[in-house]
Amino acid sequence: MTSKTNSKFVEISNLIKEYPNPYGDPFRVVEDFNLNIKEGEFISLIGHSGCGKSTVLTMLAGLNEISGGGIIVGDKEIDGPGPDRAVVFQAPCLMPWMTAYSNVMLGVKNVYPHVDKATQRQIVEHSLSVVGLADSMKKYPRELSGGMQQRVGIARAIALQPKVLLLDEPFGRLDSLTRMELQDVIIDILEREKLTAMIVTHDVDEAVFMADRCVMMSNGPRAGLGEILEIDFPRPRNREEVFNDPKFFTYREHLLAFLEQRSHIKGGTRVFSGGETMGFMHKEQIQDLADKAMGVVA
Ligand SMILES: Nc1ncnc2c1ncn2[C@@H]1O[C@H](COP(=O)(O)OP(=O)(O)OP(=O)(O)O)[C@@H](O)[C@H]1O
Repeated sequence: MTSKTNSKFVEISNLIKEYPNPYGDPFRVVEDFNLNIKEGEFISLIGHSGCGKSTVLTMLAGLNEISGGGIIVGDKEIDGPGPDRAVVFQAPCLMPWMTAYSNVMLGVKNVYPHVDKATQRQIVEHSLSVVGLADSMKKYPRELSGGMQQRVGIARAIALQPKVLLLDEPFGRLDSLTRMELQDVIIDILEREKLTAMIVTHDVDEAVFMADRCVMMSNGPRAGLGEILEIDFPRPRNREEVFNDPKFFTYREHLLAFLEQRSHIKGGTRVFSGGETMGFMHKEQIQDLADKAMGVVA
């Protein structure tokens, strides 16, 4: 990052989210959430389950309507999804009848229809190579492991050449070895492409290892910004060095203490119970919206 870096590339101001409760009345989940993100910065967002992390992320993605306050990305107030922001969810939702190459091309064609075919091809091949799938472009999802499928999902996101990469528990379904590999893939991409990023994660080690700042959300309902922890490890980051650095344990303890302290605070964090069900909209429905925005479903 240079000194010319925009220190308010993303400005989240007094953000509010209200979902309708079963009686149709507004139920305030997020209230007055404020955060500025520097250009090229990597933020991890942590907090108790149901506090509103995905809600904040999907509002930033433009996939979830904002009830109050606003979000500016690169001087422009967002009012919906756009190619400047790409999202990677826990499950990549690939078209089973299409190869890895075609899955990535689908989004590229939709977002950059006027770009010539050779350039489109170059973008797709580059994106798949960056995630380590240069030799598997012709494979179908059924021929790919879960980790490889998620690599396609990441390639699909970066092929859109976004300015902001949003990651909603992207490694939640993967084994720890694959998780580590993909953390490194993402870190490499962000450094190479100079992207700004936010990851929602439950994994405290991941939050510390990947981010420049860990943003802790208070408990819901009416969740807001709890605390911010600056992570002072140089980049490029070396996994072994970071995990052996005494500072790593201090950061980790800090986050765990925050979460532990909040776990004693009374007050429901879920509007409705029921696994992945979120009131009137399921996480899958939000992902469906994201896929539509990226042109990966009809
Ligand atoms: N579409 C919706 N309609 C109604 N309530 C919703 C909707 N989406 C989320 N909620 C509620 O808003 C709150 C925040 O949900 P959200 O998924 O953002 O939390 P989270 O912190 O990401 O949770 P987790 O860590 O468990 O994924 C929860 O109480 C959830 O039930």
